[in-house]
Amino acid sequence: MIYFDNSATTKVDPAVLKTYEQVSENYWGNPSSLHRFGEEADQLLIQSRRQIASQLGVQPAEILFTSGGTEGDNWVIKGTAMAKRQFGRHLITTQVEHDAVKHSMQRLEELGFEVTYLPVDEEGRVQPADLKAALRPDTILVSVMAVNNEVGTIEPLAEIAKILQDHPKVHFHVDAVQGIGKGIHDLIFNDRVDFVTFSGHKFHAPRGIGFIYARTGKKLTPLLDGGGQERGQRSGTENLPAIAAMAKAVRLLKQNESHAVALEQQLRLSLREYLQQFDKVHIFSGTGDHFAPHILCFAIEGVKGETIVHAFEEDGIYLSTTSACSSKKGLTSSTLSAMGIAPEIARGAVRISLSDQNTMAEGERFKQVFATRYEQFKTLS
Ligand SMILES: Cc1ncc(COP(=O)(O)O)c(C=O)c1O
Repeated sequence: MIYFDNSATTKVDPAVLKTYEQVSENYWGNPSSLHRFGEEADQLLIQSRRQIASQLGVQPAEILFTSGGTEGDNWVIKGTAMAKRQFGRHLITTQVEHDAVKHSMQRLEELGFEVTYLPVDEEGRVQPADLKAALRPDTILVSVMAVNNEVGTIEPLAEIAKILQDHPKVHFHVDAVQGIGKGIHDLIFNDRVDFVTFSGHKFHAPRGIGFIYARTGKKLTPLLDGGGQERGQRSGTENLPAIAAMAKAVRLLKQNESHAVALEQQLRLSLREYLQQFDKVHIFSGTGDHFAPHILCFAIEGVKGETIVHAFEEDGIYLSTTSACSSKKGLTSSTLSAMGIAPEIARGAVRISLSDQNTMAEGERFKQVFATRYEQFKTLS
């Protein structure tokens, strides 16, 4: 089996799973309880938060646990709208965000907020000048992703941060769900960023757990009210086994980051170079340093993405049609259409997404299978 769908989800690391099991077995107390079991669980919660903060070079109080990327994005966007609505009702994002951002914005539009969706160039990059032009006195939030989940474009966060230095009251949010562990730490944790979303299951932690970074002093209205966990910011009994497991996954990710980035980049470029020689293949992910190491999006003209995915599955190779969320709905990629790719080409798009668990040998096997399958696809197209 060759698993090339790591942007949809990753396999839980065995050591991370072990932490999950051990914590479930030995620290099942509620961190809010006053007795010894509660105290032990609370200590582990504190330790996990500290560990994640120290790996990322931020303060423990700036880490708030969530159920994953979708909750993090919803919280920052809707929580900003609620916290800052008396100052303004205008938000800015891009045309290529994940639905967790896009649909949160649309929900706010239904409530009377105004949203500007910035266009992108043919590589999927926002133009900082467009952001500058879109800023208004009533803008309260700018939300731009770190790495696009469909084609792997790295957005120009440093330039955006620079522009936002002159707008200190505007919340700056980065969805870094696809960016953690991909060699762009300083770009994500730039001087100006206020909120960052992360999701555990994208880096070998269990699903259903994630966190946001929230800069000290920057306020969001909570979305989940109740028992006052996470210092009153996000109520609900903490998912301690998953939190401790995620802390371990962050440590492993950071320890292994340079090796993983080098491997993923080498494999991605080797696959890209191979695919380039086929007439009917269109490649959407570029080679420069503004493309993440792990995502390669391409189409075969005249063949539907789902046909390609199922054909490779027969050979034990798992790919995806752009984003996992839109694939079952049969939607064409909004990122590709924002990049100006014709719908008849975009319909054939598939995504290879890598992790440090892939190997160059798997890449060679993919190439062999591709050569055979391409001949069959040509007859279809
Ligand atoms: C860029 C991006 N943001 C947000 C999400 C949602 O994360 P989750 O699956 O943890 O809810 C994803 C998931 O694919 C993503 O790729």
